[in-house]
Amino acid sequence: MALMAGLRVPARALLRSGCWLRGAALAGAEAAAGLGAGVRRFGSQRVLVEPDPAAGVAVVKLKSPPVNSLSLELLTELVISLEKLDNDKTFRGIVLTSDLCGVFSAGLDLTELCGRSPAHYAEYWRALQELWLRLYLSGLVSVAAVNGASPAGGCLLCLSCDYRVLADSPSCVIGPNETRLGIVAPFWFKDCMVNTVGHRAAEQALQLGTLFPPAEALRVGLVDQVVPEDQVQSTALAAMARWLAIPDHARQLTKSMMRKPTADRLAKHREADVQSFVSFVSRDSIQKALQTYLEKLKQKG
Ligand SMILES: CCCCCC/C=C/CC(=O)SCCNC(=O)CCNC(=O)[C@H](O)C(C)(C)COP(=O)(O)OP(=O)(O)OC[C@H]1O[C@@H](n2cnc3c(N)ncnc32)[C@H](O)[C@@H]1OP(=O)(O)O
Repeated sequence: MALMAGLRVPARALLRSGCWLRGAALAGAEAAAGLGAGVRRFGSQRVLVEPDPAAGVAVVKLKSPPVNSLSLELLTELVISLEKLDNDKTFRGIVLTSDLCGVFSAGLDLTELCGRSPAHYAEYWRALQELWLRLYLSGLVSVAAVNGASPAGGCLLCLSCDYRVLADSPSCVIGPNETRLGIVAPFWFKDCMVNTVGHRAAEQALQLGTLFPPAEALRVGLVDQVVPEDQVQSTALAAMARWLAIPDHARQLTKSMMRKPTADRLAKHREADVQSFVSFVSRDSIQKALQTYLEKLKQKG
């Protein structure tokens, strides 16, 4: 314990990225899912891709310790991996999950939003828009295997997928908590919430900054299944098989019909959205709110 306290960040990072205690169980789950021997993993420093060409499925794992916060680097690497998979006819579906224990994604990396230049904020927001548009409109079936906490931008990632499986653990909260930080979710995040849970539930959750525990997330329709932690990936793969039973062209056209009007609201006004974000995040009051929140997080740790 003392050693771990002395090496706080690296030890936590190792515990999370290595998932020491669960390594054997996960290896078993991978083998059961056909992702074991002979599979060549690829990806990048922060995004691990485990392909199963025979099934036409790739498991995409976020691995940016300590909490998979969406840094510019992680956003960029994820876009590149998704683009690669989208353009490779071998693949028909992806399972998006976390390689860390206990956290799916902590949402936007708050260090990208504090004390930076307007040019940096603009670059960061363009990268976030790019990721959302790519994932939301992807022709691939996308299943989120949500094996940890998923606040704010983490929730947006999940909502951009076609289907969501959440681990049944009290720490696996999910939802749009932006207002609790004193900030406002972008309209396209709001649209995703409305499309998933309906207007009234979205309005309440967005205004109150609700982080739903698993049973509540299921009740409100934010996720589609809640299962024991060790069954999240296998359940996601089983759901994937159901979606892949549908002919791609019909499913893809239907997905586009359902999602394109929402995506177009951003796609047609991307630069205005960037400028609106830059001017909002640059305000003194917003900078102070974000700094205070970050400091609280660090003190807690
Ligand atoms: C301003 C313009 C507004 C428009 C944009 C609006 C859209 C916003 C969407 C967002 O995503 S805002 C971000 C919201 N995210 C959160 O509120 C999550 C905050 N984090 C947590 O609640 C917890 O960290 C966790 C994810 C539940 C994990 O808890 P755990 O106890 O396992 O870890 P911690 O000890 O809390 O954190 C470890 C380490 O990581 C740092 N950290 C956590 N979250 C973030 C983050 N989002 N960005 C940057 N850094 C983060 C935390 O400070 C710790 O750092 P340390 O140096 O090791 O102490």
